[in-house]
Amino acid sequence: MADKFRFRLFDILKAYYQGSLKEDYFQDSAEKRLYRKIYFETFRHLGFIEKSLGKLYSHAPEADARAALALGACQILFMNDIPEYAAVNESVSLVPQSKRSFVNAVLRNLARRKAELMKDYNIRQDFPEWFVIKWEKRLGAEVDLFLSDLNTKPSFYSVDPATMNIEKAEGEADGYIMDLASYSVARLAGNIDPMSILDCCAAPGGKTFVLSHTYPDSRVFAVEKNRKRYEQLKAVTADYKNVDCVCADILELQTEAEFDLVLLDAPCTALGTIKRHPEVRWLRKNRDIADCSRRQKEMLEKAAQFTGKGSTMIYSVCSLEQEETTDVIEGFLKANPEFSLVPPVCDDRFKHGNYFMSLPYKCDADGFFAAVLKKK
Ligand SMILES: C[S@@+](CC[C@H](N)C(=O)[O-])C[C@H]1O[C@@H](n2cnc3c(N)ncnc32)[C@H](O)[C@@H]1O
Repeated sequence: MADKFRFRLFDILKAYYQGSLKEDYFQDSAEKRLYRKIYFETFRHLGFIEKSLGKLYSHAPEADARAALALGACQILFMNDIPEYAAVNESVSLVPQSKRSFVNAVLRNLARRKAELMKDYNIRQDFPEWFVIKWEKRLGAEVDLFLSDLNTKPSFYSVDPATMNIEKAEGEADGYIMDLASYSVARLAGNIDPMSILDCCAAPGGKTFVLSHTYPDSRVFAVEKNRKRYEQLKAVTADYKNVDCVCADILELQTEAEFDLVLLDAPCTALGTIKRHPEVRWLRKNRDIADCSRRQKEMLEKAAQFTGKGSTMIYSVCSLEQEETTDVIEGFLKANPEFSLVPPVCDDRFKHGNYFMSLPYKCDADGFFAAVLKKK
């Protein structure tokens, strides 16, 4: 048994119940595959798992027992290829001696009552209530399709750096692996000929890669605030001849320079990446959306200062929440009449009026929003 991964998974769940989990996930590899699968399935179904376990005890136990119960319950309820006794024994072995009989009893009871409990299963229970309510308002009856898709495997795409063609990556692929929407966002300005490009929030460098190869005659300035992520960005772009990396806070950047193309891929709730990061739905609260929205508005004002006359600015986020998307752009356009919205250059399936929007269940891509703004 790969103890290292078992305990790592247990620690992640424990941190979640202790309220200290930021973002974490298992990178794919043959070695870790089973644990990565348990990780995904647990966070996908945590709402239902919690509800089912809640029927079997009177008081929620401490974080360690809760984590062990959630991992065991996920395997019993949703992973039929794992024998129930193995799921129970593994969870029991994760907790201290004093809690073993409790974990054992609850999981055995859950296994006995599986059929009865599963009768209540509904995709909506796999998501926080506020998220379901918001999306039902937007999509009506299609909300179930949207939610079901979010609980399926994300797609990977491969970009050929020589041609910049992108195609779905099945199994091993040679090119640069990235998401289709993320790739498309960096190309929304279309066939322009920029001499200088500013990539305001660049790490880990996916869109820097696309900008640098789509516009090989331009100079790309890739800015990243976080030192660790900046180092990652530098490593990723080391071979790109036209990229300069800068470790700085874009909000504090003092320069008279104006750029022909500015990309602000702003920090956001990342709620559009739930397929890749199933835990995100449980980590975000409604108030996080408002906090992100405020910061995005401030960053967009700043990015606009670096946009030259007649130049283009792209605003993007990997979220589809109204507060982080259309609200930000509408407010910005009202305050900055020298900017106007122009149609994005992209596949028709991504077009929502003059906005770019990739709904995962319709586009086979992460949920991204973008707007292309032109300065008079
Ligand atoms: C959505 S990620 C960018 C993803 C990147 N564009 C890509 O395609 O790979 C946002 C990044 O912005 C960085 N960031 C956040 N606030 C910043 C600021 N004020 N100035 C510069 N970078 C910032 C974060 O550390 C994070 O790496």
